[in-house]
Amino acid sequence: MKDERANDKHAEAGNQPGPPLRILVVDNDQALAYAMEESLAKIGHPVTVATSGGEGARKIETDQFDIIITDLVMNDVDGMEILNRAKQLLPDSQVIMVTGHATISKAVEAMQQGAFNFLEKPITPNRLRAVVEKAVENVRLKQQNQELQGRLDEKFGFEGIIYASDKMKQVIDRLKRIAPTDASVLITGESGTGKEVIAQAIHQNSPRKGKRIVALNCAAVAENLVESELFGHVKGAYTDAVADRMGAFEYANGGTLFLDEIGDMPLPTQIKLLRVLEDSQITRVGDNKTTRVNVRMVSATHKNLDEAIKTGAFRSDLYFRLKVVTIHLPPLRDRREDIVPLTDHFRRTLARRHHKTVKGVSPAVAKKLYTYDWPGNVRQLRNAIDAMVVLDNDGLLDLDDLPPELMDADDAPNSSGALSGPMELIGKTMDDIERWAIEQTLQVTGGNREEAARVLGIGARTLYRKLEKYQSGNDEDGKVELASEE
Ligand SMILES: Nc1ncnc2c1ncn2[C@@H]1O[C@H](COP(=O)(O)OP(=O)(O)OP(=O)(O)O)[C@@H](O)[C@H]1O
Repeated sequence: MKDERANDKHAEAGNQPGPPLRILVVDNDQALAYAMEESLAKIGHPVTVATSGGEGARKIETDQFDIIITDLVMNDVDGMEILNRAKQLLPDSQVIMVTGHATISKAVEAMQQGAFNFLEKPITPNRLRAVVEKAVENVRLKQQNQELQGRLDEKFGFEGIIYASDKMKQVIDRLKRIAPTDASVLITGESGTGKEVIAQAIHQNSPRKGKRIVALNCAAVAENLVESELFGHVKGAYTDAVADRMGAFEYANGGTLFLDEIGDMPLPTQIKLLRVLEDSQITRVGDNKTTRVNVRMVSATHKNLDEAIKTGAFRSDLYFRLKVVTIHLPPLRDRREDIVPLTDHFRRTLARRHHKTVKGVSPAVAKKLYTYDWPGNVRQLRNAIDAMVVLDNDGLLDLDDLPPELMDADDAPNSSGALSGPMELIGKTMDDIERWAIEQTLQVTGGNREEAARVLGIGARTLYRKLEKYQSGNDEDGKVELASEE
């Protein structure tokens, strides 16, 4: 009677809402393996049996399981190795070790390495079901958390990326569609345009976000060490290789590998990388064993890879593997509407970092920042604001705080000409000229009316009044039509 109640309770726990979980039983004691399968069939989860460690390892490599029950001591591949592979290839699964009395200390060690629990032989059906149901609960809880996190990310996903321009809006809209997939992404753009920020956002908005994103800058690593950094090495592979070392691919397993400055990768490494991407297997330098890896590739370059292919510096087959999807980040001078919100963001965060109060930017500085060409893009803007915040002593970033390269620059934008030229205004009425000035300034401030009033040196109420006048004239939905960029 007592047992039946226990069974009912287990059946309830096993019947928690959610699709059935997949269980793998690995045991070279065939009778025990099939007995476990029979007991577990009662709690409604499909069970696959492997009657050797090798067979179990193969199943882990080729199939998907949520719970793995493995004997600790087996002839070929033992339970510790099964645990290892499950942690690498099925990181969301839970592993239960089956152990004899003599090997309990080994089972405890397995738990320290991430096993969920252990079952001591002889195993009773009730004990087996109870431990498995606990693992079911744990896996389901993790799945629910991931789902919840996914919903939160959908809502708050790209909040670290600051932008107001249509060009960046299009980039972000595309990213939102690409991030949740497993597609390889190549990010192009001048230095400092935010390629790494985008790579992070792709990872954080993908199902891999619970795992690592590992970044490797191919230009920053000595040519002879790139392969060891990527694939790892075994002790003795080089004079300096005093111990086995995991490479970026293994470290990023289950997550994302971000290869920055991919255009600087040496040609022999490009061939090896291509092979890894084709087979999903890596070989540590100096080793002859292969290891399966599952990583999403995101790479970035400021170089023109089409040109590099023409000169033979980059392999076209690798290029096509890496750029299943391409994201191009325009230089900052081609999306000037981002300058005001980025300035505002950096002013706030850097003032906090330097424990200072900086309330704003003077109109003259706002104009300088807007019209400067930013050859170093967002990074240069960030560095400029950083230096200004450090130098500032009156709570307002003014001309005397400007870095020399900005101080010396003239105010007319050199490239695309985001502002229409004042010469066009000759022949217009003063009212038209005033309206033009207000609309251009609103464009500079990204639509921020308070800031626009400050830049124009008029009161906010005066600005509102003038805007209302324009609106009542020709804009019913209450928006101010800004001058077109073309
Ligand atoms: N849209 C953005 N919003 C907020 N911060 C940004 C944005 N774009 C870039 N940044 C900041 O600008 C700096 C440079 O960005 P990042 O390192 O991503 O550029 P990059 O294109 O990878 O540069 P490089 O080619 O030199 O590696 C970083 O401090 C980053 O946080």
